[in-house]
Amino acid sequence: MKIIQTENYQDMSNHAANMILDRVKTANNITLGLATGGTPPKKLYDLLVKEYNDRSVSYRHVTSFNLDEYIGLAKENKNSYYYYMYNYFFQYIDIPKEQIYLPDGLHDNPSVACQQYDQSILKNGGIDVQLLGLGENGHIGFNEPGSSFDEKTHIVELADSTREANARFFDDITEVPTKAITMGGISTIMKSKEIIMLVSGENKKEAFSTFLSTDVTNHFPASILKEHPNVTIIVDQDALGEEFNK
Ligand SMILES: O=P(O)(O)OC[C@H]1O[C@](O)(CO)[C@@H](O)[C@@H]1O
Repeated sequence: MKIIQTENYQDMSNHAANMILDRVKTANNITLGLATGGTPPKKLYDLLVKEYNDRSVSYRHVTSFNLDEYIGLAKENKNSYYYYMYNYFFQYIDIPKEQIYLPDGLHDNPSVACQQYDQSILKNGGIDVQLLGLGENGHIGFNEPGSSFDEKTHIVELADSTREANARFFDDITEVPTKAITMGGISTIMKSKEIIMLVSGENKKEAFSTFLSTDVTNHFPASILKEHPNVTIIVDQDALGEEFNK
């Protein structure tokens, strides 16, 4: 596991963008696992779009799978991850529409949507580079504490703490969905060839310190990353606190 310390959110985003651009530019075909939330984007996606606008990268050979989606939010709802991804990223680049996958949170039968999502990931040969953010309670994707490490894409009941943390994006906490679909559980995420996890902000200090100190346990889902052979964690000074080394 490699840990890269950065000064701030901007530096962290630059670093992550450069890693992703390097992989995209050198591959003939590449499958990215993408994340939403406050940490990875929006700066990171801005940088990936900027590079496209500067004509130094094309995304025509990229296939993308998003980590998660709320159940019950319309695509045009600004809090759906579908809206988020199109609004910040997909609409500005040349990735073909048929190569974009997000879990279908509006499917009549969400369990079927989960199975179909796993089949699509399998058919694509898995994920090459998976981007992650670290949740305050240690979640990755929406794999909440207590989730089995063996689960595939599945429906989750969101933890109260996650709904509270994400309420900042909604007008009122009552509007935050109680359920979501999350990729992989952990098993799909762990099969990615490479994982990049971003950790930013003071509100992640405790989670990051727990991440460093804990043994692998499903009570802190991100801890499973310690068993992956190719993980880079990019953390900013606010999340690192006093342990930051200049
Ligand atoms: O960056 P945030 O908003 O704190 O969220 C951390 C992670 O939790 C999630 O929001 C859960 O979906 C991810 O999208 C994100 O990477």
